Amino acid sequence: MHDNQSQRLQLRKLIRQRRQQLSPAQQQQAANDLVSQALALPALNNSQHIALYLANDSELDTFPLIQTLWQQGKQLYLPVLHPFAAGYLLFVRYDQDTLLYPNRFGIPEPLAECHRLLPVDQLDIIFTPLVAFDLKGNRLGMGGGFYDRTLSQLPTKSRSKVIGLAYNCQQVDAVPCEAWDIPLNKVITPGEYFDFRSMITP
Ligand SMILES: Nc1nc2c(c(=O)[nH]1)N(C=O)[C@@H](CNc1ccc(C(=O)N[C@@H](CCC(=O)O)C(=O)O)cc1)CN2
Ligand SMILES: Nc1ncnc2c1ncn2[C@@H]1O[C@H](COP(=O)(O)OP(=O)(O)OP(=O)(O)O)[C@@H](O)[C@H]1O
Repeated sequence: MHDNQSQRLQLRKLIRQRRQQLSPAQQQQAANDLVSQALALPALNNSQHIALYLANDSELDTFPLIQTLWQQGKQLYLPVLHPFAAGYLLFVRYDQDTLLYPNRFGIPEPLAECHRLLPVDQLDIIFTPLVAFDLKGNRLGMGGGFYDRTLSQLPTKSRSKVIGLAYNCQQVDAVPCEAWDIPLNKVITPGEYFDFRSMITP
């Protein structure tokens, strides 16, 4: 296998294990701390349509954040595996009473009903899951390329609305990146806010 690919596989395995070792108490604390970090985001006030995800595979739990944003009257959206365009995601409205069905990875998702879809360019913030990130904003995901493909449809100037969510232990020195990777401008962790554009030194 190509060297970069095997490095990505190894890193994915390592960081997923690292995440799985967090205790239930640590996970809960992190999920609550994430709410304060997200509420401090300058962009949040002016954002009405926000995409999130439901945690899977020991990802940082977004549910406390989801509940807080619902209380604030925000309209939330979840990723749904595209029924026709393989490898792409659709973003579907998620309300408190929306019924969810497990997709082929076992992740609960709403039905992809046309009137509940919002095109990616109309979302104000897209919070993405990730496995590992580095300080250049490189992102390693679960390996399906779903977010990379879907976000490649966004014009570069809209990339700043994409924000990765992760535990601090998911930060690595360097993600071995590929040509198709869409770098993140921002990542929030339970304790930190990273804006990679402002961290680039000339
Ligand atoms: N919470 C969450 N939702 C998400 C994503 C995600 O990373 N996290 N995705 C981000 O793209 C999409 C789903 N992508 C996924 C890709 C691989 C696996 C996964 O568990 N792979 C298994 C192999 C399973 C199989 O092939 O049947 C594995 O790696 O062990 C899960 C989700 C859409 N929804
Ligand atoms: N924009 C794209 N167009 C076509 N193929 C793509 C694109 N982005 C990624 N892919 C393909 O998807 C596969 C998985 O990509 P990658 O390993 O980067 O996924 P990932 O970032 O870990 O996963 P995800 O984005 O779903 O969280 C690769 O084989 C790659 O060729």
